[in-house]
Amino acid sequence: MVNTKIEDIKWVQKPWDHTSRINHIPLSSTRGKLASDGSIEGGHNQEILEFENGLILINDFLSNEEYDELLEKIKDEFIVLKEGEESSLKPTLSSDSGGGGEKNDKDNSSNHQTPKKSKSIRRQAIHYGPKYDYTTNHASPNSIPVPKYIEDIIDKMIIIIPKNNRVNQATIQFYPTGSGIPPHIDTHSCFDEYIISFSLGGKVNMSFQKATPVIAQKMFAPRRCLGGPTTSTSASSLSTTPSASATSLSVPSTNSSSSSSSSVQDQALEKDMHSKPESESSYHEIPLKPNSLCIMAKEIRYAWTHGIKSRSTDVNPITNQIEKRLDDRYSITFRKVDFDGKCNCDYGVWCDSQQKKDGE
Ligand SMILES: O=C(O)CCC(=O)C(=O)O
Ligand SMILES: [Fe+2]
Repeated sequence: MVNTKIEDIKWVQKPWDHTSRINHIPLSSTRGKLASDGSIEGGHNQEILEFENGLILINDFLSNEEYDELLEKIKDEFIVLKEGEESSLKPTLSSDSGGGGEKNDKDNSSNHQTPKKSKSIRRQAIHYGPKYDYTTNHASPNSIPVPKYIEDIIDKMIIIIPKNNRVNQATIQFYPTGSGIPPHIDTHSCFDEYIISFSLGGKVNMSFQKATPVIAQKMFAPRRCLGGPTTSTSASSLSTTPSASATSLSVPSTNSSSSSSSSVQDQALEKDMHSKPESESSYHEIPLKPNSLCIMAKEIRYAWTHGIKSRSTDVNPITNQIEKRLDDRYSITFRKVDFDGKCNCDYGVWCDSQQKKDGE
């Protein structure tokens, strides 16, 4: 399918209809207690929600103990980098202003390096695994490998992610309370079908919206919309994976005070995104609880934007209650970088591989 028109897209009829099931994870033999019949006692239950549009949400992905250990480890990663430890085995820390470099956080005034004490509300990222260069459109294997403790989490995805789609890249992000990431679609060509995000710390809503032709224009516009002012805070010779792992759309959130001087193109996008009230459009929010795994595949991965609004509260879509964002959030985004960079999805409107075939 090449250069599909928007009218040809076959959207699922009821994107948010879903099934839910419980998956029991037994304790590992090293942690569990041996019962009299030789089985391992204990374990925990995951709740797995599978939506028609390809979103899979796994609540309580890890046991409480594993989750607490992981959160400490992730916090330490940012602290070590903040303290400026230079090592050829350590990644650099980058301070990102958006999913693809667009501004949407409230305060972009200075360069912040401290996840815990800083007044900054800028998102920061640490990258592990193959890097993708957006100017050459090639992936480079010479990067900091994914550490063992993250590989252990990837191992646990085997219940849902086919073996051939095993991810090889992880980006850890720190979101100070109230910060977010602009709506974007992760680039089709360089990343495999599964885009996976594990949430830690503060609970936030993730926003989803069906993409439009204007979004496609933005995706295939010159690279200015993908680069952005990412600041490396380490003098290490190692470069970071660009924060622009995706095409971001500059859509200021409800209570963002960002005053970025948006281009005509950005303004067109904003108009497009808000052409209908959220209640009438495909716009939809899903709460991401700490210790949940959010897996985007199929339609939602290729043809919907996802993002997190920069704001201090969320409305819980189930209870309709306003909930204050209380804590900083951390996430680990997992992707498989595809060195050949070809995508054959059914959503050619937003597919850089398929647009290129005809456009070059
Ligand atoms: O932080 C998250 O949960 C999502 C991040 C994301 O969408 C991205 O890095 O592309
Ligand atoms: Fe993303």
